Amino acid sequence: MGFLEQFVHNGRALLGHRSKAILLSGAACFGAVLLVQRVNSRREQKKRILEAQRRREKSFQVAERALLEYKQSHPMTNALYILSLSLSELTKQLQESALSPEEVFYTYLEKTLDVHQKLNCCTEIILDSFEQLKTIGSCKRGILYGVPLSLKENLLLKNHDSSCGVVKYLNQPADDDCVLVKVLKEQGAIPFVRTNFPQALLNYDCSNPIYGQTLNPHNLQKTAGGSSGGEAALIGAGGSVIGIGTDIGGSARIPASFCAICGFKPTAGRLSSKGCKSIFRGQKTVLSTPGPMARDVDSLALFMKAEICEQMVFLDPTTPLLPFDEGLYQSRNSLRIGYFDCIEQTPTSPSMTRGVQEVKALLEQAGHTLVPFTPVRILDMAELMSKGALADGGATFLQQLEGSPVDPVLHAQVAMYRLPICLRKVLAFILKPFVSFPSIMLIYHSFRSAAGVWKLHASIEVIFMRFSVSQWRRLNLDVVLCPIIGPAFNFCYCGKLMSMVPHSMTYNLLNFCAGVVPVSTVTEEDERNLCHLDKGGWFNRVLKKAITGGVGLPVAVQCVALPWHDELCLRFMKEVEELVKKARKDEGANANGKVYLIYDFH
Ligand SMILES: CCCCCC/C=C\CCCCCCCC(=O)NCCO
Repeated sequence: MGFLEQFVHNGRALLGHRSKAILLSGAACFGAVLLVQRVNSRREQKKRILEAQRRREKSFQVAERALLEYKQSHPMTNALYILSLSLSELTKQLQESALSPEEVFYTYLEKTLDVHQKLNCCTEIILDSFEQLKTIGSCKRGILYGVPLSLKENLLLKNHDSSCGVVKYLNQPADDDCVLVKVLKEQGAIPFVRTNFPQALLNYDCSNPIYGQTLNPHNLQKTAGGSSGGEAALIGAGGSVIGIGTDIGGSARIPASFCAICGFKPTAGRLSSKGCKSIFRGQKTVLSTPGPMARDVDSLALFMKAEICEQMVFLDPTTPLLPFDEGLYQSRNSLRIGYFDCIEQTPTSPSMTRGVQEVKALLEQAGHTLVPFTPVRILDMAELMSKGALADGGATFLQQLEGSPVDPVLHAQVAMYRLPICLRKVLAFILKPFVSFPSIMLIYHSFRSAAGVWKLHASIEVIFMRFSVSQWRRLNLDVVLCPIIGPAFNFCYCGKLMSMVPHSMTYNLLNFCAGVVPVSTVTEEDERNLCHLDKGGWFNRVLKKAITGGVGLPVAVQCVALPWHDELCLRFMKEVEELVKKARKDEGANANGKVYLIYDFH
């Protein structure tokens, strides 16, 4: 090798070693930077979570002090009486000055503090409510004058965060109240507490990394349900007389069923959704709506009446000028009622079926006509729900969770959305002939063209016509009676049983109105009948595990009416509530296996 060649060779070798060394040290630096960043971001997450938890604790401490002060000069001898009043009775007493807003407020505050200790259902006491209480005066303005009210945390409240359990949304206080809250304040209500939910709201359990798990008031080993689970637990345990949840797949109805209260999903659009935070913006295929939750149906109706007013239409011109039809709500003519007690291929517990059958019998005895109704082919429906609510295959959901620890209730869902798209496609293709539901949920739905979205909406129109016209109109039905998910699950099972969501989400997809009424409790026989779930596939076995040990838990039914027939739906719910109450009186509170209302607050 000549001198020149030798020189070039040595130079290359040297450069090679050098660049390797540079590359290696570069990679090490990059790795270290990433690690430091990760550690810092974890630290930052923890810090923000701790701050939020401290803010919550502080709001409780301030409230406790205010309560103590109040009690020193006011003996609160009316507490039990106040807590036993329904919303209509309470508003009447406040209007007639038989009760003062202060004694009602502090009575509910005391009960809420106590309930929260046991169930972990609240995210903060709204300290501004003390100011509102001072200024409410005696002008007795509004349908809900002096009524304390609870709100799910995702309803925007001026100067307060709506985190939805996602760390990056902490420390982002809202500029203004949501429309519903503005209207309620005008109607004299005093929002005093905010309630818990599952992280990112797309689940029907009730836990998040900031505020933890909410427990069921009827069994502390079970979830309160979700996503409006904090509301359901608080109301079910008597800490609030009326509250607002939101519902895109059953979130006001499922926790109502788990906690033995009434929950109503109005036709989307009837109440303003302006300022109700959701994790996806712009998803308009499966519609979310706020809805009231309370211990009885009259309270839900009164809430609707208070909200549906000129001011709501003024603040949110997308809502219709359609005043609440009190006459229709109060009417008592006999109804033609379609009914079904299960949906093919969708897990259904024995108590869900029994609840429907027993209410059907009561309705028949009361002179109504009951007609069997066959729900639309569920797999078509489930596919549309999944394509609509998760049109991006869960990508936005995962994006929103970035920078937050993921709550265990979401693990099953997140694992699915994290699977690489090609793997999901292959799995969906292989599984489809054998297990329909998992394959539906695996399908990657990202639309690459407007035509994809149009096709989906066209399919929903077809299903809507099949459901509402081909059957409902042909059978000349007024309303439909059907099951709602229940009884309350063990923790962390809701995310594994998305296959049950069609029981509630069908009415979001088709935008019918639907509400839930508690009618019974789980019996020993229901528990024995769980053995039937051993047959019928994997999801049935998971359901069995989720609900085993549920004797005594609430059982509810679902009442459905066509879009914009909210008053008719509520009137049907009221009828069910009254018949069940009467049956309970007639048969005695311990009529094992028979329909009876267990949690009678009056
Ligand atoms: C195989 C069945 C497919 C179902 C489609 C699943 C799609 C998304 C999951 C939805 C889970 C809904 C639970 C209730 C959530 C809710 O209503 N949240 C309220 C938000 O305001």
